[in-house]
Amino acid sequence: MDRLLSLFGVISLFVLLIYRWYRKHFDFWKHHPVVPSVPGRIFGGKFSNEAAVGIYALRPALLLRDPELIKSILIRDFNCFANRYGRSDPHADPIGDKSLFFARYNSWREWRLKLSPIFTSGKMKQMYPLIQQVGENLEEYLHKRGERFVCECKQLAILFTIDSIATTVFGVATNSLENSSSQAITQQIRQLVLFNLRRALNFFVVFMAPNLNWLFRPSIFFRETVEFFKTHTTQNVEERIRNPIRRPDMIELVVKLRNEVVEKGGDIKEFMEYIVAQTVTFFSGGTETSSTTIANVLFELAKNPHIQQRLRQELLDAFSRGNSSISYEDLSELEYLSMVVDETLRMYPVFPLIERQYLNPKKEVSEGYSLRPFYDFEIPNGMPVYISVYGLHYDEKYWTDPRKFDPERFSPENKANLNPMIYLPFGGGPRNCIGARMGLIQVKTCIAYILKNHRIEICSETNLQTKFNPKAFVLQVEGGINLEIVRDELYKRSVTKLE
Ligand code: HEM
Repeated sequence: MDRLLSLFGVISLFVLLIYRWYRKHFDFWKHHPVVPSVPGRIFGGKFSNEAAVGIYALRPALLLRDPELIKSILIRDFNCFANRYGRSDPHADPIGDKSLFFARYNSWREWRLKLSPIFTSGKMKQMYPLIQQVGENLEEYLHKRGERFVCECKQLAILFTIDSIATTVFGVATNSLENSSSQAITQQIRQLVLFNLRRALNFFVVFMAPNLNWLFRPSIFFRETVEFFKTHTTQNVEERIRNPIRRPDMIELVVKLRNEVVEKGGDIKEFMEYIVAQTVTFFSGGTETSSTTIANVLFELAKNPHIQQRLRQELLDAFSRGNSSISYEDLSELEYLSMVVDETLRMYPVFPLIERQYLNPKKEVSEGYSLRPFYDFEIPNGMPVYISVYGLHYDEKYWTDPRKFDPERFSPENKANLNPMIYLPFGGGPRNCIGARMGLIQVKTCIAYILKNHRIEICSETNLQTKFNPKAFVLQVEGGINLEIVRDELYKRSVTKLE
C-alpha cells in the first residue's frame, strides 16, 4: 500500500511539474498582452500591420515582421543577436558544433574572419575558371544525352554543384556528371542531405529544443560521412604540402592557416577538426542550396518561354563575345540573368525561416532587449526570434501580385529602390550566408551552360502544382522538377551562320 501511495505521489508531482512548465511557457504571451500573439493567423489578416508577433516554438518566441525591427536585430544590434538559437551538442557532435553555421559567437567570429578570404570577389574571380570547367563538362554531358530527354532537374543540378564545390573547396576535380554512381564523394554528399526518422529527430532537437541536446545527443552529420571528410581533407592538405602547386581553392588557404598554427605552436589536431567541420558545412550548404535554386530557375523558365527566350538571347551574346565561354566580368554583369535568379530566390527562398537568439552581451546582466518604439516590451534573455523570409517575399505590402514570376521586380531601377530587409534569400547582417557570391556564380554558370545549346520545356511528367516537400532540408518542390531538355544548338547554329 505504502509503495502504491509513493508511486501515486511521484506521478502526481511529475504531472504537476509538467503542468507548471506548460503554463509558464504557454501562457507567456497572455501575460504580455502588449505584443500581439497567436493563436491566430500569422501571415496577413489580423497581424499584417504588426511589427512582431508572439508565438510558441516549444517555448515562447517572437516572429519579426517589420523591416526596421528586422534591421535592428540582424545588423544594428548584432552584438545582442550574434548566435543562432539552434545549436549542436559539443560532446555528441563536435564537428556540427564547430561548423560555422552553428558555432557560438567567439569561435564563429574567429573562423568567419579566417574563412572570409575564400569568398571575396577577387578570390571568386580566380576560382571562376574551375567552376567554368564544370560548366563545360555539363555542356558535354548534355550533348551526349541526345536530342531531347526528360530529367529531374535537381538531380542534374546537384551533380554540377558537387563538382563545383569539390573543385573549389576540396581541391579535387571530380566529374560526377560522367561517373555519378562510382564517385565516393557523390555518395557522401547524398548522405549529407539524406532524410530519415533519426535525422528528422536530430534536426528537430538541434533547431527547436537545443536545451535537450544533453538528453538526445543529436548529431547533424552521419559519423561515416564525417570520417570520410576527415580522411580525405587531411589527405588533400598533406598532398598540397608535399606538392605545393598553385590552385585557387580552399586547400590553398588551409595550408597557409595551418603553417601559421605550426609557427605559433598551436594545436594542429584541433585546427584540422575545425577545417573538417567547415568542409562538411560548405559541401552540405553549398550543394543543396545552389542545386535547388538551379532547378527552380529551370522550372520557371520552362513555364515562361518568353522569359527563357530573352535570357537565352542575352547568354548567346555573351558566349559569342567570349568565343564560346563567358568571362567572370561578363557573367557578373549579365543583367537579365541576375534578374531571373533574384526573382527565383524571391519565390523559392531555400531557407524560408532564419533565426537568432537574444543574449545580453554583458553576461552578468540579464536585462531584456527593448522593443520600443514598437511595443513596450523587453525580449527576455535567451528568447529565440524568427524571421519568415518566405512571408516577407510573398507579402502583398511589398510585392504586387507576389505569386507571379516577374524578373522585372529586380531590374536595376527597381532593385535600387528595394528595401534590403524585405528580400533575404541569403539572410542578413554579419551572420548572413558566407557563400552567397559563390552560390550565385554556381547557379549562373550552370544555367548559362545548360541554355547555351538547349531549351527547357514542360512535358507530361512535369507537375505544375507547386507543393513544397515537408521532408526536405531546404524549401524544395515536392516530387521533383521533371522537365524536357531539348538540344536546339542555339549557340552552335549562330557560330555556323557567322562563318
Ligand atoms: C543559392 C545558394 C545559397 C543560398 C540561397 C544560401 C542561403 C543561406 C542562408 C539563408 C543562410 C542563413 C543566413 C542567416 O542566418 O542570416 C546561409 C548561411 C550559410 N551559408 Fe549559404 N546559401 C547558398 C550557398 C552557399 C554556399 C555556396 C556556401 C559555401 C560554399 C554556403 C555556406 C553557408 C554557411 C557556412 C552559412 C553559415 C554562415 C554563418 O553562420 O556565418 N552557402 N546560407
